[in-house]
Amino acid sequence: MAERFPPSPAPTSPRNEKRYALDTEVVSTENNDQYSASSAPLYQTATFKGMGEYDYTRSGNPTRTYLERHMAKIMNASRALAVTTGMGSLDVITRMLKPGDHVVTGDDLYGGSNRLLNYLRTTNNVVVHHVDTTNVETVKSALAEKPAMVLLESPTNPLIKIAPLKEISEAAHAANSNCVVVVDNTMMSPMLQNPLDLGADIVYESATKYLSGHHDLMAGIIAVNDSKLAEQLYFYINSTGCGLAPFDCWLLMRGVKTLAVRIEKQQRNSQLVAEMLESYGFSVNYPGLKSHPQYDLHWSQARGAGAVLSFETGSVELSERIIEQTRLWGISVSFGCVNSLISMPCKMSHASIDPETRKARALPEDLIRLCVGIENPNDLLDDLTLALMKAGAVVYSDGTWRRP
Ligand SMILES: Cc1ncc(COP(=O)(O)O)c(C=O)c1O
Ligand SMILES: N[C@@H](CCSC[C@H](N)C(=O)O)C(=O)O
Repeated sequence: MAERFPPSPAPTSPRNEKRYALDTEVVSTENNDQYSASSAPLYQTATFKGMGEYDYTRSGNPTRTYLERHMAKIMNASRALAVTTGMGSLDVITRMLKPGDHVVTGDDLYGGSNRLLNYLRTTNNVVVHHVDTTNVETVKSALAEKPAMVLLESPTNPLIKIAPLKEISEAAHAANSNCVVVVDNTMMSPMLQNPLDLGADIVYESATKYLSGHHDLMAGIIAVNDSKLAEQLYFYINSTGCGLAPFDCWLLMRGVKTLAVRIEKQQRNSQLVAEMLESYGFSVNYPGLKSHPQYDLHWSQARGAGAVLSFETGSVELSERIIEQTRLWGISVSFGCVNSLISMPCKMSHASIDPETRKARALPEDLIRLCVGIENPNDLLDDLTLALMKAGAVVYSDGTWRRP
């Protein structure tokens, strides 16, 4: 297990130097390229000659190290590791589990994560408890099993429920000092939330989403502060060969530099969309709305509401008609892209959760999820209103739009 970390020839701003605001840090990178290239070079190579710092790209590559150092900096971590996808991150992390181990996780979480946990439950004898992570008492009851791992999303995908990250992390460590608290921070990105600062041991993100921002690559980033954990995770990555390829590292490095401006615009647009839908009479799940049941909790641990929201329409057929009528809102899975997307989780991102389980977990079949991009807000609002009207979900009367 005592693997040597591939060293970096190109350290970015070390943690002990002056820290700037995050929107400055995200664009500030340094490298010691021999020609002082402004953009760090792409080492598109599988092998390295001689007995130097790097030998083989599966084990380490300067472009990957450069990205990992930058990500560690913006995720408030001492070590970040770049892998092929967000699911690749969870795969690496759950390799720590042994048969008989207990995992406590949410009753609302990304369908792919649910699928992987289900696989571990049925093939590796891992015991998985899906509980309402908004309720600390419910989580504490499950912690009586002394879980080896707690896996949290906040906000959850797609119901946008909020988990008290600090309180759960403390309770999990009190129940089992070896418990590894893992937070999937994909919905927030490091711009809006830093779970390591709230007591989590491991944070990961699907970099396919906000970190890259353009839906042109797949990647996952894992971040930790504990060097032993880092070593263990690096061991799995090198052993299984899921480190991110150099070109994708390079692309992700380019994408992440605009994270702050993208998120700012996406959030501003999201707030307008959420307020508009609420004014039409829909019940909207978005922590930027005062009506969100955990509004205060969310703002106590995050710096923004994010750009994903969901709402119900009352019927699956109506939801289908709505999504088919939009022009600007692309019907697509995923989120975090500069373009606005619309989807029905039960038929798309969460279709791998069987209908009985979806029902038991109160995941509404008619739920529509909106992932808001950086377009002009008036165009987004108009397009959505037109689609709602054409689908028969809203009518215009007495100078206002409302549900019929
Ligand atoms: C919250 C969340 N975590 C993880 C993932 C997995 O990421 P990837 O698609 O990059 O494997 C997704 C979506 O795919 C997601 O929505
Ligand atoms: N067919 C895919 C679905 C990917 S969903 C992507 C994203 N996390 C989202 O929430 O939209 C699969 O089976 O994994």
